[in-house]
Amino acid sequence: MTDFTTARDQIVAVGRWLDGKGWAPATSGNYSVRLDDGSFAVTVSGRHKGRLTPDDAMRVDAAGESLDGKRPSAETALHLALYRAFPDVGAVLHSHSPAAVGLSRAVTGDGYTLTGHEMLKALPGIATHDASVILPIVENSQDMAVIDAGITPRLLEPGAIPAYLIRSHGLYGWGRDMAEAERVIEAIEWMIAAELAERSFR
Ligand SMILES: CSCCC(=O)C(=O)COP(=O)(O)O
Ligand SMILES: [Zn+2]
Repeated sequence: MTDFTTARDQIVAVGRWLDGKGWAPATSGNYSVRLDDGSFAVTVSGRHKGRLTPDDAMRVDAAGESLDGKRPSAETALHLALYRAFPDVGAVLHSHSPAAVGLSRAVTGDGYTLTGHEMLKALPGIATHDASVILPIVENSQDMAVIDAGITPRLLEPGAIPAYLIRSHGLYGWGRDMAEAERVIEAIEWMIAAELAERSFR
C-alpha cells in the first residue's frame, strides 16, 4: 500500500501518460490509489488529467466522503466498489480512448471476447496466448450505483479479467498497484486497437 504523497505523484504521472496516449481528452478519466490508513487518493473532479498537479489529487474515506474539502471524481463510487470487491487491489484507472469507446458502441452485447492475443499474457494469471477472455460491457448511467449493480457481480465470476467497458463512456482497469493497473489498461487498449486494425484489413 501507499502513502498519500507517493499516491499523488503516481496520479500526476499516470495522467500525463494516459493523456499522451490520447486516452484522457477534455478532462475525462479518473484515477485512484488505496492508502495505508484505509482512505483513498483520487483525482479531483473536472481537472484535465494530462495537466494534473499534486493539488489535483485528494483523499476520500471508504464511503467516498471528501477528507479535505475538495470535490472528488464524479465516478469515485465506481473506484470504491472495486476496492470493496477486491481487497488486494491497490490502484484503479479509467480511460476514455476513442478505440475503446468506439468498440463499446459498435457491439451490441454485454461483452467482447478477446482470443488468441499474445498480449493476453499481460493480464494477471494468464500464461498463454491460447486463451479467451470476456471484456464485460455495462450500459452507461449518470447514477454510479446503477453501473456498480450492473457490473460488479460479473467481475466476481470465475475467469473475470480486471477490466470492463462502460458503453459510450470508457474503460476501467485495476491492479495490485499502479504499475499493474497501467499494464492492464495498456494491454486492453492495445488489444482493442489490434482488433480494429484486423477488421480494417478484411
Ligand atoms: C468530459 S469527461 C465526463 C466525465 C467523465 O466521464 C470522467 O471520466 C471525468 O469525470 P471526473 O469527475 O472524474 O473529472
Ligand atoms: Zn468517465
